[in-house]
Amino acid sequence: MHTKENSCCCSFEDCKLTTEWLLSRTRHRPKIAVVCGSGLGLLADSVSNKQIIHYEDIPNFPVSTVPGHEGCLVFGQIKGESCVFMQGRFHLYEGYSLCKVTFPVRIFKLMGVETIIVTNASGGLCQDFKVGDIMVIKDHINLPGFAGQHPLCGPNDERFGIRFPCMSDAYSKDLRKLVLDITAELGYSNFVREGVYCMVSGPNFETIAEARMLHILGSDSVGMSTVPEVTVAKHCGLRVLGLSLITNKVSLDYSREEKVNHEEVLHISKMRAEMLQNMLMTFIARSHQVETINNNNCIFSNTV
Ligand SMILES: O=P(O)(O)O[C@@H]1C[C@H](O)[C@@H](CO)O1
Ligand SMILES: Nc1nc2[nH]cnc2c(=O)[nH]1
Repeated sequence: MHTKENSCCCSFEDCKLTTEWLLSRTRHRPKIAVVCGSGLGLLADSVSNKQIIHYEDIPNFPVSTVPGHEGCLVFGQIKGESCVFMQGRFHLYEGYSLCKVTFPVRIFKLMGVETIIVTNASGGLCQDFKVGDIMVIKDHINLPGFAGQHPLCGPNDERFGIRFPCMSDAYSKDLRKLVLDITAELGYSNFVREGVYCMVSGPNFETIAEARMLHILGSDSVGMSTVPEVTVAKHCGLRVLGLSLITNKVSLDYSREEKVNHEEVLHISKMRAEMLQNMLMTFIARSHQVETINNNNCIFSNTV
């Protein structure tokens, strides 16, 4: 039954208001959005004609509460392509509803964005992965979703997308191929992998028993974000590329003494940000090579 408790806290009208506000504040009309993961805000450094808008100034926008997430939108261009970077994302463990966590994705869609690149820091479960590897996400496991923590729960507004979206192709095959071609050209193939990302709610890192379970389930890496954003992006017909930086190896073994912490995650992210940035810049410059497939269920894109 539709009650106030389970209804979405970000209505189409809220999204429209925020979109109109942003469109009136910036001349940029981005086609590509990049969500920067923990410690990866540096990815926005190469943007030219930069315009920064702080989350706290944007109507209806949540604010960042996690170290390594700056809390602003950076509009500008990369190699002539109009982009917007989210320097700082929102997480379920911060206390935000998944509706709020994914609110920016719908704003990007309504602003005219066609492709979203979602980045994150994650722990490596696949035993072949090394710290500093970059995993191109080919699929995900929505663990909170299994327990009803899902951004599309509640009444469906058809103006965003259909009630029962398909998720078997959430991460565009063509975009994955393009980014893998680019990494080969850049000579990065020895630390770029493909794999399955699993989202847990956090904020604690995994117990060894949990890590073993996630590994058996087929997860190559584990983190606390991305899946809600990708789910909402796919729902409204955005093309998705997901990149996960392996900042630590998740222990599957009781004899291992290493202990993961957020500072280490931020340190590794900053160390690898430059290479991720090179990949992204080339990818953005060439993303138009991949045809825009309008698998778009959202009937109100570009109309705000
Ligand atoms: O925003 P992401 O998913 O990159 O952040 C990861 C998961 C936690 O928020 C944090 C743990 O260190 O990094
Ligand atoms: N859940 C989880 N999130 C992470 N983010 C970065 N590393 C990790 C990890 O090991 N586990």
